[in-house]
Amino acid sequence: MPSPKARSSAARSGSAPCAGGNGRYEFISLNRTPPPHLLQRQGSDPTAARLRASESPSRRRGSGSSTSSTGGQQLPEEDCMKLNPSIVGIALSSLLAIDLWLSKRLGVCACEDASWGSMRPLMKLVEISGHGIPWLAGAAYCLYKSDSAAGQEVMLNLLMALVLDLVLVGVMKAVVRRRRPAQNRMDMFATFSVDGYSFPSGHATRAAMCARFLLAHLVLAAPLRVLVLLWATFVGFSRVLLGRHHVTDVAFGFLMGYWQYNLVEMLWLSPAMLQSTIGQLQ
Ligand SMILES: CC(C)=CCC/C(C)=C/CC/C(C)=C/COP(=O)(O)O
Repeated sequence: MPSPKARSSAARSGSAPCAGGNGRYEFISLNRTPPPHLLQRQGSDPTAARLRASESPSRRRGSGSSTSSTGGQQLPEEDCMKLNPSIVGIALSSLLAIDLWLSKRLGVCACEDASWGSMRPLMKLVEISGHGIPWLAGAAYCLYKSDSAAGQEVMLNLLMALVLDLVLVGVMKAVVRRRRPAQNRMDMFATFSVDGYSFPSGHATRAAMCARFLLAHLVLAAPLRVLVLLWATFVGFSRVLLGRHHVTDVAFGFLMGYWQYNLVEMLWLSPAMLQSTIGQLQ
């Protein structure tokens, strides 16, 4: 690290520090073209490459060469871009920083020694209530036990919805590959390999989708409807309190689950459709 003295003299002389060979910092002038070995390194630097890619096409077209002129002075193109990070980039980094900070603060049941550690067993019960296995087993059992065509149709579609949710969340987790919070203890019951990843929360998608499904297809008294909504909300919150997820994983999970229910309605399997499909297969 440059000493404060070195940093202030660099600021006075208009030079900027950058990591040189052997882990030492070298100083390059912002007003002059840097030596060729530094230009070469910037070209292969992934951060500089990302900044280059995020620059607007019109600016890229306009620059034309590796240097741009400001008031007659030649500025290295890479330095110009480092001074102009995109607003979207800053907004996203700020959101992620707030998300990490808030998720860490809210993970109060992440282990027994945490501030609300005594609530962890209760949170784990809430976790099981939103797990895929009890929901799949419950829907399959109700389908088997149901003696009305309407009941069978609803349960069959609930099963289809649960499988669809597992697939969509699995694909999303495998694509995004966000790590779970550092405080998470991977002691969850029955997981797939993609459940090592954090985004989005599978419990939140399932809770939102199943809550919409139950409210739309079961005739429930008002207090029970409220209970369903409270359960779904609590399942989502418990993911952050247990330290399993970031706040944005759960927020996105709720949105995704809400949207998944629309998909289930679009793909709804009716007895007539099933009979014609079976008829075509025979
Ligand atoms: C019948 C069968 C193969 C069921 C698999 C059900 C299963 C293992 C679901 C995974 C549920 C789970 C642990 C999701 C992770 O939830 P997050 O909220 O931590 O993303």
